[in-house]
Amino acid sequence: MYGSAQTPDDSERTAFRKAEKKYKLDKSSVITKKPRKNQVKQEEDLSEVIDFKSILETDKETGETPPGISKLQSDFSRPVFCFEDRPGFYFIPGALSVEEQCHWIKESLGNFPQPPNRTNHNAIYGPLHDLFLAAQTQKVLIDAGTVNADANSTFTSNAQELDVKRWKTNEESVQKLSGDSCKVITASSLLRKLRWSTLGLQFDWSKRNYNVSLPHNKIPETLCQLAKRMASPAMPMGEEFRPEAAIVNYFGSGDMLGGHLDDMEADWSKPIVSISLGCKAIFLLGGKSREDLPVAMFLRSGDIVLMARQARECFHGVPRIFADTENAEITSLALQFSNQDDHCFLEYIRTSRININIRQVY
Ligand SMILES: O=C(O)CCC(=O)C(=O)O
Ligand SMILES: [Fe+2]
Repeated sequence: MYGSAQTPDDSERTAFRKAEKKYKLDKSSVITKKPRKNQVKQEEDLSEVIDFKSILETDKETGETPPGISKLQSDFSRPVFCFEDRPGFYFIPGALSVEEQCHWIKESLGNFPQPPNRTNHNAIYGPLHDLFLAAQTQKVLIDAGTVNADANSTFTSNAQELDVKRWKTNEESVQKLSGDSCKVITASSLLRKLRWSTLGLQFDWSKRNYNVSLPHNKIPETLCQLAKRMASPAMPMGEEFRPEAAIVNYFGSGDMLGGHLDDMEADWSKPIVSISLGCKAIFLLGGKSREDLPVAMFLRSGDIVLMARQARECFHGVPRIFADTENAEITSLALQFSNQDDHCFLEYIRTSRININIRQVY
């Protein structure tokens, strides 16, 4: 997604790549090396990152918005902000309550990666049931060679039954392994490496389109209702948003989503409804060309972004996740999970971000 392995010099970089480079995590600042003598740590400059949380607060107090940003005049239940020069892009800060955020985090970890929904692990291990539960109960997967699950293969119910039995306890794996040349993979490492799951019509990443022949469930009704409600500020008069597919992205510290377009849906007048959960991130919204200077903004847990019409043609990406305690801004989420005794979810989300983006495909 990030082009060639060679690092082009700055003159060859597009404006989008330069912005990605500016905001991506500087890994050297995370590894606690003893600073070299006279080494001055470069202060990170986030002064140009638009902060809709503070824009919302100022709007509440004074009714004013910064130049170039306006509040949508609508009867929507919450304030919706737009960029005057980027039609079709909408930002709804704090659209979800903390209870709703917890609910969707649990769904994203416990239910959304369940077959027939596919995840990035399908291509290597085939469908995996109960990954989150297996990680909590310290299960392992014994990989006797690769399952050789081609990205498009459909698994028979028999194969799926076998798959349910694939999680083993550590002791079982020791017995099984003696004399065998198998590999043991912990469920918790697979959970950490979970990058995406797809709901509803399944998106085929290898072909970059929807493969309607793959088995799938409908988008869960409650997610469907939420997406319809949230899409309304971006919807053409009198039309209805039909959620048919969703991609759930899972980010850990240092992960990023490179600049891209989502152009495999038929009707670009319809929005993509994009929900942020967990650690704070930086979102880049560029123009129709990678050469256009992108605008950077913070995305926090509970924020919702809509991209419709012209905004569907704009490059966008997520160069940065703030997974450190100081900057993640998940205090209320952490409190809510602690009160609910949901420490396993808290443990995950403390250093992770989840994005659910919901689409009408046809
Ligand atoms: O993570 C985000 O906020 C954006 C996700 C996105 O652009 C996508 O999945 O196409
Ligand atoms: Fe996208």
